[in-house]
Amino acid sequence: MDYFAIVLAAGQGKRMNAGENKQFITLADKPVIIHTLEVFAKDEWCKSIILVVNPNEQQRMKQLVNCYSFGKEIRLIQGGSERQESVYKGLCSIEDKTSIVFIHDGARPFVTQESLHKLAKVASAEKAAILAVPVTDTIKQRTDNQLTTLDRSLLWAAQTPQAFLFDRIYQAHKQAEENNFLGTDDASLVERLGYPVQIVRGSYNNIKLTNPEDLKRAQSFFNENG
Ligand SMILES: Nc1ccn([C@@H]2O[C@H](COP(=O)(O)OP(=O)(O)OP(=O)(O)O)[C@@H](O)[C@H]2O)c(=O)n1
Ligand SMILES: C[C@](O)(CO)[C@H](O)COP(=O)(O)O
Repeated sequence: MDYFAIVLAAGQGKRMNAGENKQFITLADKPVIIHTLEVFAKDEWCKSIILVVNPNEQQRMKQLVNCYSFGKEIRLIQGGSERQESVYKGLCSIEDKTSIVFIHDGARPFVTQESLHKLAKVASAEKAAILAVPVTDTIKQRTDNQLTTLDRSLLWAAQTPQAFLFDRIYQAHKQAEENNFLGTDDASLVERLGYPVQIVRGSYNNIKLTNPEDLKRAQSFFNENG
């Protein structure tokens, strides 16, 4: 069930409004990105990690990563201006074209090893799988002045990691780039080619640190779980 992990850290964290890339924010004594890398470093199924960084922060990130001992290769590569471009660059840097690839937001430090293993098993069997949780809010769709309510029983909130057979996700990204299609996650690029993507139920704790309010939630999660 071995896999490669692409961990994305090349964003700017604009919505977090912290004055710097949110990956460097310290929570429970460590920067966010270190918490995230540690989850993958501890997973024996993860062969190596590709950390995608902002070109302007490459030196800072390298120094930070070198302060910790992960016991696993962490290769830094430069990302692009959009998340999707960063993922594509990560994929292009992988030489082993036969493996399963996990794509994960560096800003999701609470993913668990149990979820990684559930995902790896399904992705190995089905070629494409994502973590997701059932939507608990009522979701409204507004077009012009018309409001409609979506059938919540059909809705899932997609998370990361998202895991794919290398060929499948590489083809999906290549075609998206050629067609100028920009998706908000990687599975959507596979879906648009007509391939199935399986859902593996994740945890509501696997939040993405996006807005300042998320930091308070993250801090209390660390306080409660040590
Ligand atoms: N060009 C980009 C944009 C995003 N990401 C990464 O993709 C993940 C999810 O993106 P998001 O939460 O949107 O992060 P940011 O782009 O940093 O945030 P914002 O949109 O608020 O600027 C983050 O780990 C982020 O570092 C990336 O690697 N390259
Ligand atoms: C990939 C993702 O985390 C799945 O929920 C999400 O779509 C990323 O969106 P963002 O706007 O780049 O944060």
